[in-house]
Amino acid sequence: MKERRTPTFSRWKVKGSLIKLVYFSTNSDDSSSSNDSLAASNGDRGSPVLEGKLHFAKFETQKINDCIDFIRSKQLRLTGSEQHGASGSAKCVIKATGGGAFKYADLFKEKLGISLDKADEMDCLVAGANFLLKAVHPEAFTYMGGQKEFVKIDHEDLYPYLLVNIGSGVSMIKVDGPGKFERVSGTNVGGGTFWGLGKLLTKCKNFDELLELSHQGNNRVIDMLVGDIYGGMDYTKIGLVSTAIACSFGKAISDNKELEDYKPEDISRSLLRMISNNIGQISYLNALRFGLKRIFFAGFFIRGHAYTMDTIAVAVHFWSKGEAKAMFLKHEGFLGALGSFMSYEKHGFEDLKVHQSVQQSPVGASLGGDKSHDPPNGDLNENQSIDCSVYLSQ
Ligand SMILES: Nc1ncnc2c1ncn2[C@@H]1O[C@H](COP(=O)(O)OP(=O)(O)OP(=O)(O)O)[C@@H](O)[C@H]1O
Ligand SMILES: CC(C)(CO)[C@@H](O)C(=O)NCCC(=O)O
Repeated sequence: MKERRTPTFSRWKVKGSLIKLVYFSTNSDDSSSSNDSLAASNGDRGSPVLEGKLHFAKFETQKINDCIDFIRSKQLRLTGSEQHGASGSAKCVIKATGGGAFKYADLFKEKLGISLDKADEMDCLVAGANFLLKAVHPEAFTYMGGQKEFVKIDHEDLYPYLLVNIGSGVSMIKVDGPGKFERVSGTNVGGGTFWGLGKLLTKCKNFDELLELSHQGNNRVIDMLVGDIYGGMDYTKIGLVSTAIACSFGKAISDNKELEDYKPEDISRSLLRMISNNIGQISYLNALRFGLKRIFFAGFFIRGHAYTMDTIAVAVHFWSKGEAKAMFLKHEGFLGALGSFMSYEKHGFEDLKVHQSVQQSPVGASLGGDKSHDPPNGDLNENQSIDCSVYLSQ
């Protein structure tokens, strides 16, 4: 089966982080066809429509050459809309957002002859989240006590919500409608902090190793618990059980140990707990500030990792006394890239309609998607494709 590709885009990030790529391919098995427009038929609205799949891939930014090879091998570029004459100037363009869209513009031009057309990062995050929440099911889920429960989103009752994107840093965005949002807060203690501090403290060479370590660790070895302070007792009057963390990394003060005396897995677990808990708490406070009941957490820090999601969900539940709900997204790390894709409208892309089944792509479809390192509980979402139709402007 030959895949032919039409509007594609990507999102580039700074060194040490990730490049996310979302692209559309038509899946006609008529291998004699060499023209994308052959895959187009007329939809209900009279617009030309391309049937195909959205694909997701990610690459570590330091392996940017793998990404370039991938784009070259798949011949990804803006094509379908050119066929429809919507934008004569859009010859070799990829939509891009985030810092990398600025940083790597010259490299893409030089290596691939492709221009990066920049889209605003916050616009893209919100457009991506709205798209996923409205069009893809199952997408959003709650995570409590090791149980993942998918949530059916009522389109009429989606807004307002708080979107918390946990990338290197964290952005908190109050979303009131399509294109209607405000970035109400953020924190510089985010996924990059976990990875950066973790790298220094454990000597881990890659993020997945650090995440994997946290599975086996015990945070109580380093964290000071309420019970450590109160002789094994709960502090009931202020609602703190003895096992609650009173002070992350607090035991290191009096343990009389060197860094080498702690197990890397315990350090990783304490660090993950500290950062996830902090993000959960700040998110809740912002939800409270604006009376928002739903908080959607996204970004590649999460990586579908059970312990991360559990910590965030418990923090939100604890601080809101069960009033607010933490929800997670299957395509957590691709919001910006998806939003970037939505911004193709200027190039003749009118709408994207998702068919309700989410399929597993053949292995190898996401070359460079570092599948082998995915944590045991993580969603391998870069290997999933979404069946959809792209409507093109007439
Ligand atoms: N394979 C990986 N390599 C590096 N970081 C990873 C990896 N997988 C997950 N992460 C985590 O994801 C974070 C980056 O997340 P994401 O790609 O969503 O952010 P971003 O949008 O690029 O962030 P920002 O815009 O703040 O730079 C890293 O800081 C790290 O915590
Ligand atoms: C700077 C961005 C938006 C880049 O993605 C992100 O890393 C972030 O939201 N950082 C947190 C910055 C702050 O609000 O303190």
